[in-house]
Amino acid sequence: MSDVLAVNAVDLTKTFGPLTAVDHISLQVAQGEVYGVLGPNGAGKTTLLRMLFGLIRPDGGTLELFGRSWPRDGVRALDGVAGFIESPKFYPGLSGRRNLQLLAGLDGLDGPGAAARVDDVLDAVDLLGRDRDKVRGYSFGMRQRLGVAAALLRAPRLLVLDEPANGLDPAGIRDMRALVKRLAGSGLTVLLSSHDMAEVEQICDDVTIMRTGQVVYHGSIATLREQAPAQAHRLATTDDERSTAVAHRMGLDVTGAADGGLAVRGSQAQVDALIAALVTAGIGLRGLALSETPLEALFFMLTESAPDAPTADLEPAATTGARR
Ligand SMILES: Nc1ncnc2c1ncn2[C@@H]1O[C@H](COP(=O)(O)OP(=O)(O)OP(=O)(O)O)[C@@H](O)[C@H]1O
Repeated sequence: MSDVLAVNAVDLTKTFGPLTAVDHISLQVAQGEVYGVLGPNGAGKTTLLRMLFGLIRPDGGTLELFGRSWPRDGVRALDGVAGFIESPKFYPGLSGRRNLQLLAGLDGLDGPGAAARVDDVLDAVDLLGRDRDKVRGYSFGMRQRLGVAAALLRAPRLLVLDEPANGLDPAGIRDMRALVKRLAGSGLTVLLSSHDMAEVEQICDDVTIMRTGQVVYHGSIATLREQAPAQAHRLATTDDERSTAVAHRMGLDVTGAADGGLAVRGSQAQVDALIAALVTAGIGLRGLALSETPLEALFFMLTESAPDAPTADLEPAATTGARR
């Protein structure tokens, strides 16, 4: 595989009036990588992806896709790049297959070659069997998968997906995750945005975490995991005051949970020991649930601190994604 980066964005900046939606963001995605752009609502993810597709012009910085850039190569900069921004749109009164045939026609594909290509992409997203149904009858997850199929029609080398799991139910999220993993396994480079750390951690190699237009972390999921705090459990007991005292004596970090009960932060072994101690002390346990994985806790730390506060003390943003 070539060493040319699939995406090489340097210092990209975009302002809307007084608002800097994307503030000097640099992002490198190697070919074959699955890369996540993560951030809460309004972080600037969609704006970043829009610039990548040439839908809006950056006010500063440079952007290359497979070594090609907008000013220099015009629309050829998008050769080998496909995907969707926000939700894909289709004619609801036409079948999924017919929608894809029309899109293939717009790309100049026709005849048996086009029919075979439509079959292939429907198969890739598990929609064969429902392909002759009208899109209006599709679930949201099926529409998202049809959006991926539409992107695959162009046989891209880079697939860009803006919040592909947004609004999906758990089964839809599982299917979308499996689809992205399958596509990545076939060698496709994937750049996706999300506001869900759990989604990104399961499918991405590297991640850029954004908050209000700026990068707060840039590097591998593995490194992020090493720096994450202990997981949090929500605990409901018959006597929270005594439980807190027991937990403090054991050196555990305990606070009142926002929605009632106690939030306990510690390793699984520490939490197990706490439960045993509570039972020994005659305190009844009414509920125990994992409320935050370590990476989710870190994501909230990074993205929810006050705007002027320094970001968490993590490694400075590395600028090169690992190649697989
Ligand atoms: N065309 C526009 N005109 C003015 N402001 C805009 C425009 N597009 C985006 N913004 C603002 O830029 C900021 C970043 O928006 P953006 O949609 O990129 O965030 P996001 O991370 O994708 O969030 P979400 O998950 O909510 O879509 C927001 O404050 C948004 O209101």
